[in-house]
Amino acid sequence: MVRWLTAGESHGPALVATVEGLPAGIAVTRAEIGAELARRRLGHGRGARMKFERDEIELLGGMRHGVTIGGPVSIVVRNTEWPKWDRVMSPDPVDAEELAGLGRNAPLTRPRPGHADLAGMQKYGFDDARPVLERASARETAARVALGTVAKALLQQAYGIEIVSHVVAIGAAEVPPGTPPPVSLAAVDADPVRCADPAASARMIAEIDAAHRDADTLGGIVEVLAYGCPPGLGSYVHGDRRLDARIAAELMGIQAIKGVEFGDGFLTARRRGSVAHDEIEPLEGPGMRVRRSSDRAGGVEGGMTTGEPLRVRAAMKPISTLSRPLATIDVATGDPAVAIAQRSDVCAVPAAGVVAEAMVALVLAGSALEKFGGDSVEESRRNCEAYLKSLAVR
Ligand SMILES: Cc1cc2nc3c(=O)[nH]c(=O)nc-3n(C[C@H](O)[C@H](O)[C@H](O)COP(=O)(O)O)c2cc1C
Ligand SMILES: C=C(O[C@@H]1CC(C(=O)O)=C[C@@H](OP(=O)(O)O)[C@H]1O)C(=O)O
Repeated sequence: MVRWLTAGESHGPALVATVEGLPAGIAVTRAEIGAELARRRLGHGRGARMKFERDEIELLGGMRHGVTIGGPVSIVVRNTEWPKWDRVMSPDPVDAEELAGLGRNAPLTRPRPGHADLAGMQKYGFDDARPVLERASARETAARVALGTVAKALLQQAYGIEIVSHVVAIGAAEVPPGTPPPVSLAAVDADPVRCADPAASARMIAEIDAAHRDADTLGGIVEVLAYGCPPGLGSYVHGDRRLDARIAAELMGIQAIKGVEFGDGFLTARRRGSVAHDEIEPLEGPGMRVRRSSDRAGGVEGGMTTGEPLRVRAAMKPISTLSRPLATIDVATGDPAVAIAQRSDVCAVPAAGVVAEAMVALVLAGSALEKFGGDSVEESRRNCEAYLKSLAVR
């Protein structure tokens, strides 16, 4: 069983992430984790913080000489902005007088509609939104991307699975329906909004610039593809073992993701059955070697991979911190007010795609290890190979 946990606050000293249940022998370096974290910081529409802050990575456990050794892998992502926040976010008590003298410690009492502020203050009993937004912040996704890097390395090295994400919509600008998805990250990552279609990318950039000029924000849709999945990851035998259920839960767990669909998802709901499914055609040779004549299901049937590319979309709502703030109340007085407005992203959809890749990778790593077992990459790879061979002769 693969499980993971993160800790840390947006302006705290560091994020820390641990993943447990991975085999020995996954080759992954600090530089590779750093490169994935750098991808998450990019994207036209990201706020100023992404430019001046750096992610400093330390590998604390579970690795030796560039490979995993079977124990929990623990990664620290230090926040280089910490010295500016060491009083405001100090885990140790701080003198009240000293705190009162710090501008940035003023209580945040005007919760933002759309953020975790208000319900978080009500739930945890805070009069200040600071402790809520610090943990609710998507800064935490840096920790998940760090773990996702290790999961991706396992998927590549043991099973030949490659994960690609791309942006398919930002606001009203979208990739035309029917455009074939990208097969590698190279073209996607070079684009300022991580969109594989140059004309749609230009429209997305224009949307972001217009929203920025209007002191507004934007959401959008990302698609994640996993190429090379063997058939049979996940299971139909119980709801919580269905691969689509697990992936949907992890994607919905990303800050601001409000919808998930597999394959053609909601569009398929409007089709007749005769044009809703992916018909099965034989491939040359004996056994259960097949291909599909279409890709509507997104590579998952009955909660299991079919062997076709896995394709899932996640819808992100617009960022809730607007520099033209929305109506709220001041919880200190109960009076009408405008929400706190701090420097923020205008659009973080390209970054959300990188986070979504990490979550899909972690779920697939867990499902592949459930199917193939193995305490080393080599053992798991062999088991997967033997299973694929057995399909060809059945
Ligand atoms: C990569 C990424 C960056 C984000 N950046 C911001 C931001 O700069 N400002 C903001 O208000 N929300 C941002 N969010 C969204 C909030 O974290 C999210 O809306 C908030 O935690 C409330 O959760 P909910 O939207 O799921 O209800 C970002 C989300 C992601 C995935
Ligand atoms: C720091 C990151 O994203 C942050 C996510 C975020 C939010 O509310 O989710 C709000 C912003 O931070 P701040 O509270 O400083 O304005 C973003 O910059 C990051 O992605 O690394």
